[in-house]
Amino acid sequence: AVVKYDWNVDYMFGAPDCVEKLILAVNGQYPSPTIRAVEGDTVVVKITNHIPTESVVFHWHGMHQRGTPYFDGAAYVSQCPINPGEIFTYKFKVDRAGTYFYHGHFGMQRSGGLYGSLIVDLPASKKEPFAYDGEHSILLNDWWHKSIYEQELGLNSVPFRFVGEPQSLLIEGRGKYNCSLYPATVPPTPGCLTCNATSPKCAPHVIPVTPGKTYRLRIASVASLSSLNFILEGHKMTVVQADGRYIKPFDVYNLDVYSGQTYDVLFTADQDASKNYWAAINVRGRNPKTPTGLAVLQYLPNEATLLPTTPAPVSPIWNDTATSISLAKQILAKVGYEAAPPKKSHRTIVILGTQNNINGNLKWALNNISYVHNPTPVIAALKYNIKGAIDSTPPPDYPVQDYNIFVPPKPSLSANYGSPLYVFKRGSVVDVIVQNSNTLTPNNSEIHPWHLHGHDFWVLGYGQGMYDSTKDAASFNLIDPPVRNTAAVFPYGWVALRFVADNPGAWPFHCHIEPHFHMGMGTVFAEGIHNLPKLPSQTLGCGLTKGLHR
Ligand SMILES: O=C1O[C@H]([C@@H](O)CO)C(O)=C1O
Repeated sequence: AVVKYDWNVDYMFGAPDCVEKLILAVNGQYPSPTIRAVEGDTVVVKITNHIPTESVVFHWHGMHQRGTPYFDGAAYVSQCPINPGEIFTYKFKVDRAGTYFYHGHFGMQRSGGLYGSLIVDLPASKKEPFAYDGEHSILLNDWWHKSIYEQELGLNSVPFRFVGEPQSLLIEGRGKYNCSLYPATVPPTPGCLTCNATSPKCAPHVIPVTPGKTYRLRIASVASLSSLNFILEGHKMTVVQADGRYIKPFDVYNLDVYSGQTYDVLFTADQDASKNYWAAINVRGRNPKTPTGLAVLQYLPNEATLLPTTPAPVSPIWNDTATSISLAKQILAKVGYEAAPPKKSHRTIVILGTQNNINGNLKWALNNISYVHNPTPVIAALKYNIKGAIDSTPPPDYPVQDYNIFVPPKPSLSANYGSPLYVFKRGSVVDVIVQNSNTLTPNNSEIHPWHLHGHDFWVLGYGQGMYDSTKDAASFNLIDPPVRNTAAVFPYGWVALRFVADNPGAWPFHCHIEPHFHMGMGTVFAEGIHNLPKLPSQTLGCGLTKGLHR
């Protein structure tokens, strides 16, 4: 079937956490409307850009866009941004059932509130290998009161001004600034979260459940910066899917969700039915300055306004990386549902991510190149062989020799700006090792969730320290590695990913932390471009594609 949406995009006034600011919205809704379709359907989204002074694009995170790479929605990689006043129609197949989301992918528009759920159901002829009575979407985000313009300008300024830690954490676009500013160990201030009557717009999100029933939560993180830990107070959760792919089920009481990832979990409403409970998120991986984000798990027929009297749930301490790593290693593919990876790869690239000072600007770089967009979309530059449109020097497959990841980068190894493009042989098997390092601050290394467009990859393993090709490859899990589109690299560690370059197009591979990608922490992979048909004219018109769109 064909599922059609007609969207008007503009800013609106909103108060997701009870503090008013400008939010990017679709049809006056925040979060943007949910897309729901059946596996194999074609989704058509007609976008009209009503933002007076800003272009826009939409990325359908987790959709593979086979045959339609120009509708992947990455500004200046797969298309020209949609100018104010313009109409653009995305048309793509939803190829796999599961929990996904979409978001703006131009500047920092995701941080500005431009995101929504994308749920793909199984056709009636297929059955999930698990049962449940109902389901709820749980979109997680962190939230700033400064506009994305102010945030972007700060990141590009000398001296550098970081966006800082978020003011609030949001569940389904709802949070509570100040009202939830109480220590996690004491009950909420009386009156907190009860301003429903006076300001219904900032009431907490409510998850209604019938006692005794089992629910599927479709958890997704679009967080700008934070690694989040999700808790359903007093309830065990069974994790059954990650990024829309089946995993070997395992039980948890709290779950780390990195930006760009989704998890499907099952839980049974089997606690004392006279009470309601907290659904909560806390920051992990960064020293948190933001209070717990809270929603209400409502046991029907209790009122939604019956607030738990218990303190906000507490997550493992932010710098307990060992717990995060052991959770990540527990995530394995469900055998019989996901194919094992090819036994060997044709090419391995090792991408060292570093924080650098380039002429006073604080940036992130990959193998010493900090990504900057060219005004000509990469896909068009390759397809039409447009001279001078992109950087034709291949980026290095390996970091510089003997790089010490345990100390800040030496000033003598200063990075440069560029637009690296890795071109793979169509159909080849590629290993990407993402290597983490010390930032410019001594004794500091941060988590980065890496997301690949157009493909899922096998997560072959995680390691600590500098990746050593002579021995670490022997430790790869080639039996049941999970298949996903986003995987975290932990502080001072590496993560090994394998994928098949079988989807003609140009695909960003980047850190899903919004300020980090903005600061250059990304690159582009491409394969089989010459196999593509003519690019749709609506995707062209900018940079050196002027005239090509006629
Ligand atoms: O990109 C970042 O910059 C700051 C800090 O490293 C410099 O201010 C931070 O915490 C980031 O994640």
